[in-house]
Amino acid sequence: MVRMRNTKSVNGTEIEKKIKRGNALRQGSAWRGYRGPVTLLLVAVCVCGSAVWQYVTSLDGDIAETLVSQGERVSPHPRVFTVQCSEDYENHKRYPGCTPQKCGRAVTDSVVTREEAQVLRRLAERGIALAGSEGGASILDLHSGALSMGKQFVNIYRDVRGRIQAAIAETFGLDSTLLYLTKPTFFSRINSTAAKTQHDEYWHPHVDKVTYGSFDYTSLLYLSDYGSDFTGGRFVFMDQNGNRTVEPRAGRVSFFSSGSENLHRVERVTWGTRYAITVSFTCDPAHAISDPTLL
Ligand SMILES: O=C(O)CCC(=O)C(=O)O
Ligand SMILES: [Fe+2]
Repeated sequence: MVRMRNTKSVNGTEIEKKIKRGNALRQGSAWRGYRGPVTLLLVAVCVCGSAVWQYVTSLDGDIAETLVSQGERVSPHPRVFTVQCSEDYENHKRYPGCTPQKCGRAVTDSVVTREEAQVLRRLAERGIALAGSEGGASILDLHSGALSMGKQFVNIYRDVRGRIQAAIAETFGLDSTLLYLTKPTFFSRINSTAAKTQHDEYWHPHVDKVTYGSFDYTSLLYLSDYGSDFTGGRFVFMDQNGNRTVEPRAGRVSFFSSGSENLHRVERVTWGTRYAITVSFTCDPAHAISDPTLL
């Protein structure tokens, strides 16, 4: 009985071994059968993953259309892009001959020369060196009253702002004398230094009329060149059907109606330093300011 049991258990062990070996072989051949599809699946996952990653990392560069590139010169007439006015202006008192009835954006390279832009840029460099912030964005308010920019600046500035005002009036069909300079009107310097305070976060989408209240027309005079003085830092109109950019160029003036038809942002500067002047206009005489005076 004892021997019988032993024989049986020896046989049993061998059978178990055979079954195990058989299972292992089956599993092996089953894996070999799956190897192709699994590899394909892995490749597909990798390809999708990298496509998603590329999309996520390109979110700040999701540019749909370049309205004006740095390399071209828009002259003699501004390049005008008309957009439908938003309802923002209905919540404000209307000023006939000034309040936007035609809205849009325009770019011109023939209102300010590159030489004038260079002079203004040197003044901006000097002024901001004295008063700039440590974060990525510094502004120098031209109406703070605390600043002595000198006679040269006051003369160029008055001249340049008069020409910008005339270009805005002509493009939007306004009476130029009904447009007033308003605040803030400022020099800006942007570099790739990490933001230290919320004020350094210049890249957020915004509507100038909402952010600054009195603005009806915004103009930007660029004092440096996209691509050679800095990278990143393009101006982006964020339209419902896509983004449209303006690439800064020294002496380039970009102007637009300030309501939510012109939601915009500035791309983060990734290298170099970008200088610009924001010159803003209102239709409301109560918000008018005078040109900076010589202190
Ligand atoms: O510097 C720019 O291109 C735009 C600045 C801006 O959006 C602003 O001053 O409100
Ligand atoms: Fe703005």
